[in-house]
Amino acid sequence: MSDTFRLLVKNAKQVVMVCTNGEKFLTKDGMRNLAIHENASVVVGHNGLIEAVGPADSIESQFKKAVFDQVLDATGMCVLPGLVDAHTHPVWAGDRVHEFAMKLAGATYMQVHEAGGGIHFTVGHTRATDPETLLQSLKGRLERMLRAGTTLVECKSGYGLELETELKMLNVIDAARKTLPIGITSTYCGAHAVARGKTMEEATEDILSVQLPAIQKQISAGDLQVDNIDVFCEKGVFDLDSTCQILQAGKDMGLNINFHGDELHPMNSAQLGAKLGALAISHLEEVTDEGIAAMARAKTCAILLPTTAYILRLPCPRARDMLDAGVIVSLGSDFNPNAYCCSMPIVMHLACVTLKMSMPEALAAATINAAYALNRSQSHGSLEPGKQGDLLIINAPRWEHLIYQFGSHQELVRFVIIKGNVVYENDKVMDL
Ligand SMILES: N=CN[C@@H](CCC(=O)O)C(=O)O
Ligand SMILES: [Zn+2]
Repeated sequence: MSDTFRLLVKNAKQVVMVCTNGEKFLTKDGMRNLAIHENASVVVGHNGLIEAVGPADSIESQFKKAVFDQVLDATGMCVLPGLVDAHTHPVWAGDRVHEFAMKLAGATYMQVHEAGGGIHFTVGHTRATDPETLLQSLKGRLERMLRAGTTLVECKSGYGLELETELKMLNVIDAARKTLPIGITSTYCGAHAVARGKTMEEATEDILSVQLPAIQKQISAGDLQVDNIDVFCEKGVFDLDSTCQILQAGKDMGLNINFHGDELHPMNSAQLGAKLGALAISHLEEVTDEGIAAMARAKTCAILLPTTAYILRLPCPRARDMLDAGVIVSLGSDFNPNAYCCSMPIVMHLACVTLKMSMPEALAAATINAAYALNRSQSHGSLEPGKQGDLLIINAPRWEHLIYQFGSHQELVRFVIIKGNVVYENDKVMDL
């Protein structure tokens, strides 16, 4: 064993490992009984991977002769895995604060969309904005997420709806991935809406015969990384048949299927996703019992987005029914111009209060299960030796304060660490 290491975090009041046996996801009791060490330490090696986690005294004797680049004394504080945000739309121009006012006054999401607002408003502004401007705003948003404890985030395209802008967005995401410490997984969402002037059939054909082949070409040339494919499967957007064709074409290219389903109407998206071997389906406010059973059987992860139901005053997704049926449940912020939330601690709080999840269930959903939804649970989502050293240190004597202190992550988060490097340090934490 090498005698030099990148980081020692010592004497934490609690270290929440989440799980300890290389589980790729947690369900049922596994989500309720998280692995937690009291008075513990964590060591990260120069390769950025976790070397050891355990009781502070045994880590101290095991690493007595070791030299660390950095030592953080976490006395009185708690260590958690970096949070994973499984669903965001962070590349766009033109905010929609005016639409928030319309929705508060009673307009529904689809009324705004059909009147040419919503996604169409953002498409107009995003098409007209140059890549550098989009990249700068994306960086600012990802930094806000990082300061709230997110260390791995899914980022979608989908405000182009034609080849040029979809590629611009995917390349902007790729540029952020190469330059920022936060982990990024990239999703092609060219089927986020039917572009103005096109029918659904024409939009589907454009995706299948123009957009996907061009994206494939850039991927094959090594010029672009794309990990997932997404479709907004919804009444008045893409129907089940178009969704199926697009997702299957993406899967044939090697992309993971991870799509929007059963949000505003029951579409049988869950059954379709299970049949296609989807890794994850988001929203699911209108999922049926059959859909829940199909997802549990297929190990298709549910990405629940409590901010959306909250902002749009929708019925909440049936988290308890999904959890009881053994569905792998994860969480995402759904950051987008409709749901402007960068904070997974707020998302976990909403999941507990509005979706009736327990705090351990919410944390499992925002760590190991969100990593599963992004096909990254072999390296992310828990503090186990051999996984990436992504951690969050909060100034509180129990980890649950991160959820309980609603909207207080700015005062609670002391350090955010990625691959054993401190990427955010907050010296303004307060004892509350
Ligand atoms: N439902 C579709 N897509 C987004 C909203 C995007 C937007 O309104 O710009 C969502 O996940 O909530
Ligand atoms: Zn979305």
